[in-house]
Amino acid sequence: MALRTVSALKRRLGGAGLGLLRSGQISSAAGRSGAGRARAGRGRGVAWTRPRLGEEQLGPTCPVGPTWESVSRPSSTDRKCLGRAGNFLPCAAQHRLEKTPSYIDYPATARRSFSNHRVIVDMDQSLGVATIKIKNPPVNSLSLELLTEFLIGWEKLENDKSCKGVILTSNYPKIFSAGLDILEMCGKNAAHYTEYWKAVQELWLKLYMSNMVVIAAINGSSPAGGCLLALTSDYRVMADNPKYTIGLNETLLGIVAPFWFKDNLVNTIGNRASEQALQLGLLFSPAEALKIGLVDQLVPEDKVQSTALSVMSQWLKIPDHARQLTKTMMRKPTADLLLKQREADIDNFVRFISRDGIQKSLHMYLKALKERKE
Ligand SMILES: CC/C=C\CCC/C=C/C(=O)SCCNC(=O)CCNC(=O)[C@H](O)C(C)(C)COP(=O)(O)OP(=O)(O)OC[C@H]1O[C@@H](n2cnc3c(N)ncnc32)[C@H](O)[C@@H]1OP(=O)(O)O
Repeated sequence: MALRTVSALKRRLGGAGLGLLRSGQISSAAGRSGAGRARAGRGRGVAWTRPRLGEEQLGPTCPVGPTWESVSRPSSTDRKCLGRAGNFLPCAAQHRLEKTPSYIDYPATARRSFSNHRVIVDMDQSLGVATIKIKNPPVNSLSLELLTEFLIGWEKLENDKSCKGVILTSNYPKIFSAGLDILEMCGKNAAHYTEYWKAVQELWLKLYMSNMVVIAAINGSSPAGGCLLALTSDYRVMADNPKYTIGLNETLLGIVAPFWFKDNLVNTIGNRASEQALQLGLLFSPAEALKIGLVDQLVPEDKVQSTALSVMSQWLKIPDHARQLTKTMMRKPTADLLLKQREADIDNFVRFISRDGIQKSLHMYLKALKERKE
């Protein structure tokens, strides 16, 4: 089945995926504070996922603003919040960044989370920041199921105007992501490869061109597609553990990183370093990755998430519209190259991956991975 959009991806998940979205699988605390209200409030004109114009800066935790239940039209007090939010930060985040006076208490229920099988999303309403944790055991390979669930979660965040930034991380310290799932590219038919590649393209385009601030909290190894995932972000914080590696190592599998993987890498570390890294399939230690600019900061393992959060708060201080336009200016030419030849890129992938020689290489690589353990 050909997949064109995220809605098509959702349809692919059928009952399960849409059920997840409808019921949200909201944690009980979050349900109390967020989505539960949204559902209950819909009849009264209270929107959760798509606040109406003028309401979007008001979150349920705004210490001087209204709650979601009370908002139908902004009051004059509310308007003060809207006025202050000239930089498009959610009101509560704005207050916090302006050194909140100590007498203001934030409710403990300022978070809401949802999860499906392979992705956990934890949204801190007071900051306007979501954390996405990938949990696809054993190695967070980017299977079709994971990509589909990730895209659905991502779309939810994109539609939530209060979400200004996303931190990408792994639920399993030691492995950020093992990259594309080799089993999705082995022994399947052309229709499957087509479907898979569309999902990979879609994920890259969505993340690379997101208006939200995206920060990768790389808490483990990140080869190939895992590295690409990290490369879509605006800033990369990596755990300073010499056992971890990161890089586009496709040639080691006997395959070739597509041009848009290459472009994303070149935009990050430059042409010469990319040429070597891609041809040799280099996997860099954190220290090497920092040196060539593949990652932006190394921190001890237990500081990866908190550092990502503090970097996020710095990025969110920049007026959002200016930052977004700048990001688009920097990235659109690269994304457009894929958008212009999406179908050709799919055909190329399907033809390439279906070749006997390539299938053999992938099988041998998988076998070597297994034998390494024995
Ligand atoms: C024209 C364009 C054409 C093609 C473009 C395609 C672009 C491709 C991009 C990719 O991302 S390809 C994938 C590249 N990934 C890798 O090379 C990573 C391989 N994995 C590892 O190096 C390690 O597994 C690890 C991630 C460092 C983790 O090591 P650890 O020792 O913790 O785990 P172990 O190796 O024992 O693996 C456990 C289990 O998982 C299987 N596995 C690992 N990686 C993948 C994967 N990417 N896809 C599917 N399965 C994977 C591994 O075989 C083990 O399985 P087993 O338990 O059944 O033995």
